[in-house]
Amino acid sequence: MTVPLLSLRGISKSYGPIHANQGIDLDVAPQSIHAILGENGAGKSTLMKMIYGVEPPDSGTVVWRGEPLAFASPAEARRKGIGMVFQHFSLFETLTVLENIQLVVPGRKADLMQRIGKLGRDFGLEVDPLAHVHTLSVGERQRVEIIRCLMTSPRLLILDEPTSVLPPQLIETLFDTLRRLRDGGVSILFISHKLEEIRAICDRATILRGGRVTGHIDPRMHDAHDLARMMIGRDMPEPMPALPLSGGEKRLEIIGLNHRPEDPFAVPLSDITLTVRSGEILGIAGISGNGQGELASLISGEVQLAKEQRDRIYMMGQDVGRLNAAARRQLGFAFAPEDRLGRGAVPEMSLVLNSLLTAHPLSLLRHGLIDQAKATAFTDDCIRQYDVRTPGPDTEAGALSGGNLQKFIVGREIMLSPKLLFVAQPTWGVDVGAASAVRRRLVALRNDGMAILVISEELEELFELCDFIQVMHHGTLSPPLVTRDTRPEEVGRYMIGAQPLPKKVIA
Ligand SMILES: Nc1ncnc2c1ncn2[C@@H]1O[C@H](COP(=O)(O)OP(=O)(O)OP(=O)(O)O)[C@@H](O)[C@H]1O
Repeated sequence: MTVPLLSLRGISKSYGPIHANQGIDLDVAPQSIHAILGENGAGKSTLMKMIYGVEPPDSGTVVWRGEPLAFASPAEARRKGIGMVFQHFSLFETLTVLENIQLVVPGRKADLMQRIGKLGRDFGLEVDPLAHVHTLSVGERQRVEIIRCLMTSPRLLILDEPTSVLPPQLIETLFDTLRRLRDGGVSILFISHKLEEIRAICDRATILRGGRVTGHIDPRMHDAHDLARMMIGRDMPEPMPALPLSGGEKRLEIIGLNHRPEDPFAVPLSDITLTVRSGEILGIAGISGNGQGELASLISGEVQLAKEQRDRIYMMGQDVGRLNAAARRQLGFAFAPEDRLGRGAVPEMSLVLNSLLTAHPLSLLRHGLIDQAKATAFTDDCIRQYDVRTPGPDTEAGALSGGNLQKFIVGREIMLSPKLLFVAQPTWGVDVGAASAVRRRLVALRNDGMAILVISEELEELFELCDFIQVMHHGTLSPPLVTRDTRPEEVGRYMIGAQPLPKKVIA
């Protein structure tokens, strides 16, 4: 092999008793797109954070372009030519693209504008530098993040799950950009749980399991099943077959809902109509930022309808538009929000206390005090059933890897045995093995008569799970599409608004 751009030897990092990375050896070749694969908690983010200087390793050495390198800080990493685009965007919504870039890249306005334009043309990343970020789509925001990174002229670009926020059409565009970057001399470290994507774009892959490297491979030489087996150490289970629909009772009904949120940057909702029956899974597809968050808050009860808006949202046959979240839960509603660290869990609290947040009605309290034994038993059960990798129920939620916390929150809500379950992004950041286990569980619950509403940006997931799909675009919902009679491209067209939607007027 040619001299590697980056060479790691014996990198280790522990958090207390957890060995997040152990003796990692990794060579990144010049002009390569190199995947880092592994289950949730395998240590991928920890390794990337060390390369980018966010966290120091406990031991090990690194050689960067032939010279020893100390992992100092992200600013130092950027100076040396290492850039990173995090999974969650870090742009200020009220500033323009140019102003966001100026925060990281010094230079005169005119020069920066010119460079933004040139990078846009060279790499297919066109974006208006004077546009305010809140007016941009998710795909455009990601372009801004990548441009900002490229303005520091990196030789190595780290992308943490870059495709999780993009619709299928834009993933192809991103891949074209990455190939152009590689051909122009940049190497890319690419974290993803989507194995087909890794096969399509990466020329090398390193597999991590339990904090150790278990293999360096060429992903193009293996099929997705092979990759999954190497990652999780066993075969993937088959999807759970859905029993024929029985057309049960209505558990959630939304009728002609219009809503203009107070937040000026939020998306107004227009004429939203949907029904979820017992024994059915309805999926809401769409690129995030098209009103899904606003709809989720209205369904969960975090936002209540205005006084005059009655007869719009029904749960279990009751008008709940003006009931708060707790009152809706009492009717048999459970909700796993997308924002797992903000609203799904309190990071500084133990998993036991996080269980109590929503599971306290399952007699986990006695005379107003926590029944420690029962709360711990519930949490243990959730950890076991949902394969949450953690030292135990007293661990702080914030110390779990992203995917493991997600499994915990979804598991906790399912264990409430609700009549109506609403899950936003059920397997976001969850590895393929665990994601298939969560989906099997959801279909089994549907077969047992639960009504389930799922919001997901992953079309494949919706096609595996749902009986019906409705697509959200600019605050409106498409009519329900019967999943088995629908092709992904049709949904994709609704997602980007290419298919004319019926004309709808905001009241
Ligand atoms: N700040 C922290 N404190 C304690 N433990 C941590 C911390 N950060 C990570 N860990 C632990 O280190 C291990 C590796 O976590 P890491 O986030 O690197 O995994 P990952 O492969 O990126 O997972 P995912 O795919 O879920 O994002 C996990 O067991 C995690 O709980």
